[in-house]
Amino acid sequence: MQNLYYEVGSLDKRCYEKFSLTEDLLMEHAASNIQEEIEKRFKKGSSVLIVCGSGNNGADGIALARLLYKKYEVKLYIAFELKSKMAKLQLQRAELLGLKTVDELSSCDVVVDCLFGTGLNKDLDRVSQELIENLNGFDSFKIACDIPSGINPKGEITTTAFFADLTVTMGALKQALYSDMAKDYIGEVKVANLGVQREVYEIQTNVFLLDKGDLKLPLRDKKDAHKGSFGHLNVIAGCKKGAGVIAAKAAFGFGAGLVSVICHDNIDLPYHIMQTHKLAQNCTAIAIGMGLGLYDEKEIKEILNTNLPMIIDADLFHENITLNILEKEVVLTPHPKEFCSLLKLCNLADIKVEELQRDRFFYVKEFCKKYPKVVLLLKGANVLIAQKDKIYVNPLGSAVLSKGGSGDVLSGLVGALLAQGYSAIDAAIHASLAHTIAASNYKKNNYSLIPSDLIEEVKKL
Ligand SMILES: NC(=O)C1=CN([C@@H]2O[C@H](COP(=O)(O)OP(=O)(O)OC[C@H]3O[C@@H](n4cnc5c(N)ncnc54)[C@H](OP(=O)(O)O)[C@@H]3O)[C@@H](O)[C@H]2O)[C@@H](O)CC1
Ligand SMILES: Nc1ncnc2c1ncn2[C@@H]1O[C@H](COP(=O)(O)OP(=O)(O)O)[C@@H](O)[C@H]1O
Ligand SMILES: [K+]
Repeated sequence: MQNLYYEVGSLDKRCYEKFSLTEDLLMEHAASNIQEEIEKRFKKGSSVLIVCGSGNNGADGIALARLLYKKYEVKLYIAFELKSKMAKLQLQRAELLGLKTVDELSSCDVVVDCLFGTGLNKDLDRVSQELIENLNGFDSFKIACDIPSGINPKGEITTTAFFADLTVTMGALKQALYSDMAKDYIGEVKVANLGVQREVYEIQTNVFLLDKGDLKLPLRDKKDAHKGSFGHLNVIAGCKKGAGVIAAKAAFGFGAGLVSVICHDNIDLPYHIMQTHKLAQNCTAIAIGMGLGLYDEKEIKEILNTNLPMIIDADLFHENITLNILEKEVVLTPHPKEFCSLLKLCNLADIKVEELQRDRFFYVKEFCKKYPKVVLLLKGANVLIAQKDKIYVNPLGSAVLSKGGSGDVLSGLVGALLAQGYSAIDAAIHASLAHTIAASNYKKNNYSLIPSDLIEEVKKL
């Protein structure tokens, strides 16, 4: 797990004040980290186009040009009049070496985007947009300095952004790199140390980036065990029964000792999954909402009123009945459209999906402020899992999962872990990790996954 920050300006400032480091020194490290990445990948003499803006992101680029000068064919392009003191100083230094700037963009092996970094404070004007689009058209290896230009601190892309193969981000990971919109633009992400190790540079945060190593599988360590030791998940199946059946199968494959589907019509279930009409006496967790459709309010109210661990999904995010349980430690797994509906039900916001996607972190925080016990898992290209003031980002998913039924598998996985005694937050985190890692292990082409393939991959983790 790694720390994420909305802004790192205060961390830079802390370095100056606490460790007596200077802006110049930090910048030298920033540039030399990009130099290292270029030297690892490209041989002497390769051509490197460095495109610089007017602030310190541009200054990083000019310092990089100096570091590469003579070993590489450096083409330093200054796009705008330099404004920052450091950028002017870096240019003076470069010029003293005899380094000349270029007036035109021309083909090259590497493009380094140093137009805008964390200082992007307004929408891109037409000139910047065209410049970025022009660079995106280059058939070169593309490196973004700090953050691809065009992504603002919220992670929003209002017009266009630089399409990086590699982002070398300075000091610490920025939250903006993990918005859904940014996912297609960041490429591989590396963090540059700015003169001190990350442990020293970073301070306490409430936002974290999950990685594969964080996954805690429900492995059976205890020998003296029986099926009852691993819980009994009850899945409520509604109109679209298939959703409940997929969730039940996923839960069984992820370790729940017993799984029952509650459904009033007869359904076709594998022999190891039971069908009942009411909650089992020994039920240890409930999964409800997937494919629910029309329902008997009294029956659903009764189920929601139990104090069992619960995962709530899909149709219930459109129903007022759900408001009654938001004071409890339940797991909610909405996709963006469902979350917009929930925000409206809770009187928190009346927004469209596009607005939510522009600022997912903000709306998740607002919801968790109002309902601190709830564990919210907001689906998307990067899944946000939050409770109280903490947010965990799972970036491991991919469009392999963009299929009906993927969410039902996830509900089943969360339910399985709840049934086996994981806390609500742990169930959401580890189910989400298992879900996305399983999808990434799927070997066939990336359009063909069906829920049963995903469940098979979960079994192999
Ligand atoms: N602090 C440190 O110790 C270290 C900092 N480091 C580096 O500094 C970077 C941050 O530098 P920064 O704060 O100077 O901002 P930056 O991203 O260069 O952009 C600001 C400039 O762009 C302009 N501008 C903004 N939006 C615009 C738009 N839409 N269209 C057009 N123009 C626009 C804006 O103009 P203005 O607002 O003044 O009109 C201003 O001139 C950071 O990402 C990292 O790379 C590293 O070296 C490590 C050490
Ligand atoms: N492009 C993507 N990148 C990463 N994960 C994705 C992507 N598209 C979908 N997913 C994941 O797939 C699941 C889809 O859930 P959902 O939309 O509720 O599907 P359904 O209700 O049909 O089962 C979510 O976990 C979501 O995060
Ligand atoms: K940049």
